[in-house]
Amino acid sequence: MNLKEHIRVVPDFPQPGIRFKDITTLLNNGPVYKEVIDRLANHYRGQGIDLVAGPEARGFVIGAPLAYALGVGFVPIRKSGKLPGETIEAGYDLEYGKDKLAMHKDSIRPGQKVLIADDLLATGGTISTTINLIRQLGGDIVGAAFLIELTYLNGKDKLEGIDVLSLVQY
Ligand SMILES: O=P(O)(O)OC[C@H]1O[C@H](OP(=O)(O)OP(=O)(O)O)[C@H](O)[C@@H]1O
Ligand SMILES: Nc1ncnc2[nH]cnc12
Repeated sequence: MNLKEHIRVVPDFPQPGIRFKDITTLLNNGPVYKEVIDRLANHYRGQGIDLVAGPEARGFVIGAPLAYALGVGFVPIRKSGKLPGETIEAGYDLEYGKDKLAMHKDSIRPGQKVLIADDLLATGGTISTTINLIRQLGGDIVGAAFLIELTYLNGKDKLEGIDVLSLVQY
């Protein structure tokens, strides 16, 4: 199955010069969405993963079904101001803007093996912030899994020492 055929590329969104990789067209197709989650789950099954963590919002769309497929818990990493409990927070830059992410302090226990999941790796800002937060809580990061990697933005360089898997590259 060629996953790229199911991803819509939208020029100049959300700002001029950005070629936006729209995964809603892929999510709309049940067998293709299932194939994405199955491929990721097959890669990580048997690695002793305790939790999958994914950043809001598109990280939930990949991370939560992946956690379900692996039979482990899911940790939502949310944009600042959304979580009701005690949080740790960190700011970061994106391909098109700035944001701040937060996690509940009690969402990961020290030593737990955590897999990070998101739809797309671009500059790596979101995931390096996610790594930073998980490490502050003592989580042991097993790897980072993406549907898409924009290799021309060299996000992997920011994720030194982390095992990165992506199913589709641009
Ligand atoms: O590697 P980076 O340069 O950090 O970019 C990748 C991130 O950008 C997008 O999320 P966005 O912040 O647009 O939020 P959304 O998931 O709520 O659409 C995407 O889902 C990744 O999380
Ligand atoms: N080009 C892009 N397409 C979709 N999501 C993104 N997040 C950061 N850059 C992106």
